[in-house]
Amino acid sequence: MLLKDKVLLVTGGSKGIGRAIAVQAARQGAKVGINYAGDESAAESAVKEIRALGGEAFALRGDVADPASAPAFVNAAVEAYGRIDTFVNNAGICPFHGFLDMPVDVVDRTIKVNLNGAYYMCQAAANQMVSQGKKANGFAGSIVAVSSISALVGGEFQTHYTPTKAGVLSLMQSTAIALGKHGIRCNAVLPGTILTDINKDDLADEKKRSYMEGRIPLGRLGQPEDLAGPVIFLACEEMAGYVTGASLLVDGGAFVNLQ
Ligand SMILES: NC(=O)C1=CN([C@@H]2O[C@H](COP(=O)(O)OP(=O)(O)OC[C@H]3O[C@@H](n4cnc5c(N)ncnc54)[C@H](O)[C@@H]3O)[C@@H](O)[C@H]2O)C=CC1
Ligand SMILES: C[C@H](O)[C@@H]1OC(=O)[C@H](O)[C@@H]1O
Repeated sequence: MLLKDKVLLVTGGSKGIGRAIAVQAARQGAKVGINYAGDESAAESAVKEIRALGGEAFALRGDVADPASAPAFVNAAVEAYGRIDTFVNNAGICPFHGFLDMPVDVVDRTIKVNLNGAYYMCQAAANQMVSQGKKANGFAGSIVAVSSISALVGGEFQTHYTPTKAGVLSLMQSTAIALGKHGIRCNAVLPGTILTDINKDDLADEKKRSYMEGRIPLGRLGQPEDLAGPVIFLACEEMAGYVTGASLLVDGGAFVNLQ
């Protein structure tokens, strides 16, 4: 088990990629805390799934765009488990919309959730890790952010979204520098197109879906579980102890497929 007796928190952990990370972390021996936005039954079912595996989990509701949600989530974990070892910043939204008539509230909300939320959450987690201090092996914890292939390339209907994903990647690079001396590693995963609720409507268009599939050398769109292994690897100090400020594309090869 790669995360035996470690504590892992994940934002937006009730479904999609966050849930797959939470469940795999529990399989790897971690105690898990899940932040979720509003769907209580999805959060309860994630906690139930982890407990059925013999793991420990709790879920706490909180809008990541609200700065108060971050210390509340971290404090709940410390109360439940005494410490945190890995913080996974995953929560995000992508309301597809054209550029020229993009409503101001959609831009603002996307930035607040995806980028500001990541900042508040990672800062609260880092402060907790710093206060815990370094263990005998020199590590105090790790942060993994779910950025995107969209940090590197654009999307016609994602002009408000792709800058937030570039921002999250940049946040991991800068926090890797700021937190290295405290024994905290910060890395990003960059998923390609993964089948979740975030793109269900967009990919309901068969033409778009088969175009996206056709771009992928491995021949299929991603599943949430495809992200779990890479995140656990980056979280694991025995496996990735010298990895910080790094980004890992998890896209079936889509990014490199020019022609
Ligand atoms: N599905 C994909 O193709 C890709 C997704 N991503 C990123 O992966 C992350 C997870 O998305 P998916 O699992 O795909 O979508 P999803 O829609 O299944 O999950 C998003 C999660 O974020 C939570 N969330 C949304 N707004 C929130 C808020 N204000 N406060 C707290 N939680 C909130 C949702 O409740 C949900 O649990 C996002 O950051 C997304 O940008 C990145 C690249 C590709
Ligand atoms: C939601 C999209 O399908 C998804 O989001 C990303 O970050 C990827 O680039 C995909 O476009």
